[in-house]
Amino acid sequence: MEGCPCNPMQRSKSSQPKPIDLEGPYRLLYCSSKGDKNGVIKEIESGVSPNLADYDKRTALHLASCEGCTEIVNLLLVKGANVNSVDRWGRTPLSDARSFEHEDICKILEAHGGTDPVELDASNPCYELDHTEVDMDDSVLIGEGSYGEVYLVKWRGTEVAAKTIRSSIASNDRVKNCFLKELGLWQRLRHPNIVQFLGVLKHPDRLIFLTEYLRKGSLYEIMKNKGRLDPLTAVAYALDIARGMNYLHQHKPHPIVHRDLTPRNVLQDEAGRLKVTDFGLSKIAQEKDSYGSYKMTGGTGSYRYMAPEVYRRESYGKSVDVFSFALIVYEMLHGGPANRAESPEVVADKRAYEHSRPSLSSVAYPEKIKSLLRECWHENPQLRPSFENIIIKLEAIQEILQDKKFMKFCVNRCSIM
Ligand SMILES: Nc1ncnc2c1ncn2[C@@H]1O[C@H](COP(=O)(O)OP(=O)(O)OP(=O)(O)O)[C@@H](O)[C@H]1O
Repeated sequence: MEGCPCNPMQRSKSSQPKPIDLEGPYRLLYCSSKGDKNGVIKEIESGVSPNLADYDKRTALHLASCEGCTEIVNLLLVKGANVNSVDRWGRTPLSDARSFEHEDICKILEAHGGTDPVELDASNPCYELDHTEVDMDDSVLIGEGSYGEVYLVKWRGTEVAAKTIRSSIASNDRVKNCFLKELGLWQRLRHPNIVQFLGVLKHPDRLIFLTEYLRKGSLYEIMKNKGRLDPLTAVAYALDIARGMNYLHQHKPHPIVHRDLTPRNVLQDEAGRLKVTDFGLSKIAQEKDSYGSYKMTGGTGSYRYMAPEVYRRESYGKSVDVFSFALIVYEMLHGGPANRAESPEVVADKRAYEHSRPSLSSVAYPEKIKSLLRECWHENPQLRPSFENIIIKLEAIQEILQDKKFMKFCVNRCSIM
């Protein structure tokens, strides 16, 4: 595990974001999350908007709903807070109040017209499996990540992956509930390039969930064993990832942003197809900052793939995944991560503050791929292409590469005959 990303309270370079000023307008968010009624009144009376939001678009009403501060919720609504403000993850204050099971706050928000677009409520329980159907004693350890260990187990006669959530996460009821809600969202997803979620085994003191088992392991392991991939294979893999990501980004009613797309979160099935996993979970295992908002931890190498705006703690959207995607494609074509001699955090810092990007000159592959990579890691997130667009471009590149391979085959055959 690597350390925490930049802490805005500690940064000093002039080019870096200003420290969050606890005496400034953001104090409203702080007071709301702490249930400090006098503080909230003082801030609003001094002219701070009740709809002020942080870099994740979380408002005072989100934070008070999350923390169960009923009095503050009432106060903010009286002062004109928007009951249906939507944060970066498409969540309203009601989504938060439901996640943390603050029934009284749910009722207040609903009475004020609050809706829950994410629909993470009781009508969408996480699919619960009977834990006696899985024999954990016969399990084989296949890996370990930031949330816990992963085992190969048999469930109803089929080999599946059982992901255990460490007790430091699962023993906290609120975090556990939040985890279950996120799994509830994953449970509804179906796509050939998305790892299939199967259900949750609930023990009183443990949290384990099952997904399909992908025998060939992660793209990280594949690249470690094979080194540089030939362009045709790299493009086929890139298309698999892009198709899975496009499905997540086009999810209705709200896009699902992965936020932690790395080679470790891409797995390969027996047929050689790549599938994306662990989306949406990244924010749960992250630390909460002093405002009750989540911050990225950069665990197991994520800094190497982190978009500059995430590292700088600015507001961000779907295109952070496009940035990470470009670095994965680069790694497949170059046989290793860019700037591998430097620590992941230093690499992320240079990308964020010195606009550093990997050099594309050393390895020969089609110029069209190089220009696609440059577009995908563009400094301006708005100018990065969508995955829909990336798929179209990759399909065209794939066709050219296949034609070339066919031509080479024909030439070789002619010279033999
Ligand atoms: N469904 C699966 N099928 C086969 N192997 C898996 C599966 N899920 C995870 N693994 C293996 O277990 C390892 C750990 O997975 P896990 O998702 O817990 O962590 P990670 O993705 O490596 O790191 P992080 O949790 O920080 O993102 C993976 O690298 C992979 O080798």
